[in-house]
Amino acid sequence: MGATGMCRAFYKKDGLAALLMDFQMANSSEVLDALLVQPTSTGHAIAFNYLVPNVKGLQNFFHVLDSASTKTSQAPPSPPPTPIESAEWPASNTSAQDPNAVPSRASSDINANLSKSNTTEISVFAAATEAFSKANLNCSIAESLERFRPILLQAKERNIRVRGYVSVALGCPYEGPKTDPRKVAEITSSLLEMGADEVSVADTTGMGTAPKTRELLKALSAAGIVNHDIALHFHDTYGQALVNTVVGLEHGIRIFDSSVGGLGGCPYSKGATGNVATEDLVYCLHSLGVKTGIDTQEMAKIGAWISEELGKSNETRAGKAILARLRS
Ligand SMILES: CC(C)(COP(=O)([O-])OP(=O)([O-])OC[C@H]1O[C@@H](n2cnc3c(N)ncnc32)[C@H](O)[C@@H]1OP(=O)([O-])[O-])[C@@H](O)C(=O)NCCC(=O)NCCSC(=O)C[C@@](C)(O)CC(=O)[O-]
Repeated sequence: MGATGMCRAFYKKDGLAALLMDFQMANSSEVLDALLVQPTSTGHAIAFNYLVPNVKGLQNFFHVLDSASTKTSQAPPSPPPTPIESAEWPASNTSAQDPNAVPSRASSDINANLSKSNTTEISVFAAATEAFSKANLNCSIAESLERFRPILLQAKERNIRVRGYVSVALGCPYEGPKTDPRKVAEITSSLLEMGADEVSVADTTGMGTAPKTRELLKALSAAGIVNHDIALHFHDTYGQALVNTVVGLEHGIRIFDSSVGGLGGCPYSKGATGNVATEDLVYCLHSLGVKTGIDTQEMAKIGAWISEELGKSNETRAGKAILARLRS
């Protein structure tokens, strides 16, 4: 996940997905402009998240917002979001054996959930080690937090939601696997005190294990950080993302980052794979009885499709297994 826009939602096979191919070519401003000027109706509100490393990035962001609103105010009114016409939801006879079969729902119920409006948010991202902060932001941790202060102030003045990240929270490619949980808690608290709406604590390198995740979460709670201010962002480089997710769930965390097909990764964390695949995360959550409202079969199809379009390998286990069953 470079400085391009990052959408925290899964895509349907329509206009927005076509834009995704441009992610490889377009820069953040072009992607955001297209998302604002040609909003994709998916039936659910989507939060589009724009990474902002400094004030210049914020100015670029505001410039796109302001020019897009000029374009749309001059454009003819866009048609209302297309309701999902009697979507063929899987039969209601959800098999007890398959916790991932999605029960059928009356289409009126689905249409009632049509997105009111998408939202655009920004993200600032600090690191829990000096070496990664230097690599990723070309400054110290303290300097990065000072850089974020005016960004949060200006974003709040315009009622823009801000997500903070703390990278390398469970292991650093430069300083090794023992990131200090108290340092993570200190930076998380600073971002929240500056006004961040939530902080995603990121295992950028995937070095996190269940015991380390448990220790980190205890340190965050001991620092007075409440669970609903936290998201967890697990890369699956060592295959530990799902077990770490369960540790987070048991601790009371309810926001987890993922990427369809396991796409993504961080250019400054060599060898880091993408985030845990959304298909695997959702399959795991459903197996624990969590209701996500996500149709795992559709999810699996989208993951396979976008991985192929981007020429990336599809990194999801559950998604590939679901597709194999559908094709058998
Ligand atoms: C922050 C800088 C720019 C500092 O980089 P720097 O070299 O110290 O910046 P500078 O102020 O010296 O400027 C250098 C040049 O960049 C330009 N510049 C300066 N700022 C911007 C901007 N915002 N947009 C466009 N251009 C910019 C600036 O105008 C100048 O251009 P020149 O005068 O040489 O022609 C650089 O370190 C940077 O771009 N860092 C971000 C890299 C990145 O995208 N990393 C991945 C983010 S995702 C991530 O971290 C993972 C996470 C958080 O998602 C979760 C996880 O951890 O898993």
